[in-house]
Amino acid sequence: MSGLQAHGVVRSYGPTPALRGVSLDVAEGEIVAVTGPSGCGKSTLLHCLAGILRPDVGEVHWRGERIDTWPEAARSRLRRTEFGVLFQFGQLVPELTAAENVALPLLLAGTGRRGAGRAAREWLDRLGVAHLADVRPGAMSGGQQQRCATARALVTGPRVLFADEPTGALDTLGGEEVLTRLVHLAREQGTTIVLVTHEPRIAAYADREVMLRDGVVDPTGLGLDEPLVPVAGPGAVAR
Ligand SMILES: Nc1ncnc2c1ncn2[C@@H]1O[C@H](COP(=O)(O)OP(=O)(O)OP(=O)(O)O)[C@@H](O)[C@H]1O
Repeated sequence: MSGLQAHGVVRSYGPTPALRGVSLDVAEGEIVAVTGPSGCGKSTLLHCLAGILRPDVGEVHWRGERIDTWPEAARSRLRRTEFGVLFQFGQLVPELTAAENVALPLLLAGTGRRGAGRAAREWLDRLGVAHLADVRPGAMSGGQQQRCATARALVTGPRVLFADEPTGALDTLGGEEVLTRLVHLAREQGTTIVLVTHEPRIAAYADREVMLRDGVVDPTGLGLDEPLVPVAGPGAVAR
């Protein structure tokens, strides 16, 4: 089966269990929100799916290939090509302008300087911040920085975007503006999104919500507010 899957993923930090057997299928082009109370394992699941962390037990598959056993170099290459990541604080390089920040992943992937610069400006334009191309992050608002970070996450045309509380540092209006553009662009390009959030308003942008509780998929889906689609029984594949 294509898409992204976790099978029985278990992950601890020393004695602290974070995931206690999570299975999840994400279809290509789908936008899935992973929700649940603080500490329930959302970020750990996202990191395992993105190949940043390795599960202690269980498997992660992308397009039919098991990726959790790949060496770090191969998983990191996957994150530079088919996967993109976007965090709460955009983590732009402060010394670089917006255009330079957005061009960076392309330059690292071997694109020529001129082509990378052109693509960076196009993506800044799509995110509504073309006018900030020559500005450094320190002179931008949080929302502007997050738009630039979103452009940087999408410029390589990732098949999957992993977003961890991408609007968590923004006010409601700013957050929704960034998210509306992100979801629109993802749909346009058929990009899959795995979106970690604890805010029901943000989760409502997804096609489906998967709720975690204490390191497992909450079978009731009632951990927070009403879920969009309740998930199946314990240990079942959340789909
Ligand atoms: N680097 C770490 N070292 C030790 N324990 C950790 C580490 N990262 C996470 N944990 C623990 O693992 C559990 C799951 O954490 P995780 O960050 O995945 O949850 P979360 O649902 O994303 O939380 P939040 O919504 O607060 O960001 C928590 O008990 C947390 O304290």
